[in-house]
Order: sequence, then structure tokens, then C-alpha cells
Amino acid sequence: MLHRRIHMTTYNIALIGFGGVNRALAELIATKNPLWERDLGFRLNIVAVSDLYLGSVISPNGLDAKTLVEANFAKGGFGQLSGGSAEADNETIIKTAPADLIVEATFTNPKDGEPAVSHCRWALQSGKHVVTTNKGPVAIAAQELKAVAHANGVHFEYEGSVMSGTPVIRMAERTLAGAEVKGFEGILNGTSNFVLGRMEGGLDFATAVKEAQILGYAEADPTADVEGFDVRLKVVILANELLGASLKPEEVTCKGISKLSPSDIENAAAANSRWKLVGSAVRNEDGTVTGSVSPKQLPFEHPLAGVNGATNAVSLNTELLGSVTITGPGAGRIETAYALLSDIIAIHNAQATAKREAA
Ligand SMILES: NC(=O)C1=CN([C@@H]2O[C@H](COP(=O)(O)OP(=O)(O)OC[C@H]3O[C@@H](n4cnc5c(N)ncnc54)[C@H](OP(=O)(O)O)[C@@H]3O)[C@@H](O)[C@H]2O)C=CC1
Ligand SMILES: N[C@@H](CC=O)C(=O)O
Repeated sequence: MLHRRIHMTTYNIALIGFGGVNRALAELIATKNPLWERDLGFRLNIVAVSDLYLGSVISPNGLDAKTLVEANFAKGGFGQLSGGSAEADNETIIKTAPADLIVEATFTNPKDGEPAVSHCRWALQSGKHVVTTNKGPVAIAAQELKAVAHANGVHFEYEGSVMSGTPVIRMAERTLAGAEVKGFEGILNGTSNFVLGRMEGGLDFATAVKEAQILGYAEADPTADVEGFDVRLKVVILANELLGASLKPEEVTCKGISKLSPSDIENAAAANSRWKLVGSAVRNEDGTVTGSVSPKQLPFEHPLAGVNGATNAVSLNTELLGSVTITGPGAGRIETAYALLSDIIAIHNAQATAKREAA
């Protein structure tokens, strides 16, 4: 009889930011560790959390994920826990918590990516892997952070920075390797797509944005969603990852949906079309890459016109396969927490491969 020896790994993790996404990850940890142990070969143990509102806490033996999720902590509430403080001491937590891996899910700053860029840099310099859904550090400092990760023998992973848990970055880079991506266009913001759909149903703009906030789709400041700044970061991330560009956000033209009036929406419907916020990039003949974000009136039969709600889709224009479209959730708490899990799985598998090769 064949006996398979199971090697169980526990990853100690520190959560930076404890809003919708990292809370959802803690919720998954509270219920799914036994399944992950069985199917993935690892479990996750939360040894620290830091959040602007709640404060910070370090517990080397681990915090109970269920308690973290269910306890209704007040402002500074982590200060009452053993090892806790009412302040979000991110730098100390990131540098000193006994964590293998830092999960960065604070707010996306579309201007300079801070303080998340510093959070990622501190973690990588301390020899800790980073997984993040934060678009700021990836769009603005990916090259630097990848180099710091490499120099310190750790990983920097960010699948959730584009299309939430829908695997667009890894899918394009790994499964479509060699297909030669020449450009892409897509719906890359769940909130604005949801808002446009609700407006088509007759709801006013402000109420539709409120609904997207309640559902956990919107940015902390939803201006980023409706003015296209969020899509601009995602266009930069995809262009730099898939087209080998080195675009900066300010090099991508950007117009959002906030100026679309109810009559624009009605007129589009009367012409068998609908408005969509489209992000795109293309490699030009001379090798340069041009990116743009703007609302487009698409005929009903256009492949992106039927993408509704917080669903996103991106059509990759490839040399060898023609157009390949990837579609799936583009926002949502659990959906985005899944992206973090997928990053951790990628790190786990890479470590296992490295160990096998070293043996
Ligand atoms: N929600 C989604 O569908 C998706 C989100 N993302 C990205 O994931 C990240 C997290 O999103 P989400 O959880 O929805 O956002 P939330 O706004 O719900 O959570 C962010 C949390 O981080 C805290 N925070 C902000 N700044 C700091 C700081 N400097 N130090 C410590 N904590 C801080 C916030 O506290 P406070 O509220 O007090 O400011 C809040 O609790 C964002 O960058 C977002 O762009 C990516 C893909 C999809
Ligand atoms: N606010 C963003 C969240 C994911 O990046 C969106 O609505 O798409």
C-alpha cells in the first residue's frame, strides 16, 4: 500500500488594514483552514492585525479568526487585547510581528500609492512575503518592489489588484505565455459598471453609488471609481505586466462616468446600445504603449456590452489566438479575499518547487 506523507505548513500572517477584504479573509480562515490543510497543504494563522480605526495587535501564538470577525470592536478596540494598542502602528507590526507573510489591504491611494508602498517595502525588506489587493503599490512601484522581493528571497503577489478574484494576471502570464499579447480592452471597475446598470434601471447616480458602497464594491473614496482613476491604475498594471510597458498613471488619458446624465443613458438604450467605462492599452508599431480610460457607447452585440453588475471582463488581443476574453467578479469582499488566497497558494507552490529543486 502506498503511504503519502503529508507535510503540513502553517503560514503566520499579519493583516494590514481590517476593512471589507481582510475581514473576509479572516472569515475564510475561521471556517476553511481544515479544507485548506487537506486540499492545499497549508493553514493560515493570524499573528497580527493593524487598522487605522481599530488599532493594532500582535499575538505570536495566533489570534482567533472567528473572534476577530465577530467581535464588534469600537475605535481603538484592539488596545484592549493582550499585545494590543489603540494606534495602528503599521511599521512596528510589519517589521517585528512573527509573520511569514504580510497581507496589505489598506486603501488604494491613486496619487502616490502611499502608505501602502512603504508597507510593502518594509515587509519585503524584513524578509516577509507580501500579498496585496491594493492597486497603488502595484501600479506605481511594482518594478522597485519586485526587485526588493527578489533581493530578499521573498514573493510580491498582487492578483487581486485587477479584476478582484478573477485570475487575469496569472492567467495571461502563465496559461497564455507565448500567445503574445498586443493589447487589451475591458471593463475593469465593478462599481462604475454596477452604477451604469442601476442607472439604466432608472436609479439616480448618487443612490447607485451608495448601493455599491454597501455591497463592498466601492473604494474608500468612490470618486476613484466613477472618475476612472481606479481603472487607470488597472490599465497601468496590465500594460506593464502583459505588454512589457513602463507606464505611469499620469500617462494614461482618463475620463470617468460622472458626467453621463440619465438622458445620455436613455438615448443610448434607444439606439440599442449602452454606456460602459472601458480601459484599454495597445502596443504601437514603434513599440510604445498607449493606454486610455473613457466611457464608450457600445452596441448591444459588442462582447463587453452584456457584462453587467460588478462583473468585469477583459479581451486580450493576442498574436497567436486572436481575442481571448476573461470574465468574472471584478469587486466584492469574499471575491477579493479569494485573490489573496490564490496569491498565497502561488507562493506555497513556488516554495515547494524551490525545495524540491534544492533537494
Ligand atoms: N472591495 C473590493 O471589491 C476590492 C478592493 N480592492 C482593494 O483592496 C483594498 C482593501 O479594500 P476594502 O477592504 O474593500 O477597503 P476598506 O476601505 O473596506 O478597508 C480598508 C481598511 O484599511 C484601513 N486603513 C486605511 N488606511 C490605513 C493605514 N494607513 N493603516 C492601517 N489601516 C488603514 C481602513 O481604515 P479606515 O476605514 O479607518 O480608513 C479600513 O479599515 C483597497 O486597496 C481596495 O482598492 C481590490 C479589489 C477589489
Ligand atoms: N472599487 C473597485 C474594487 C476593485 O478593484 C471596483 O469597483 O472595481
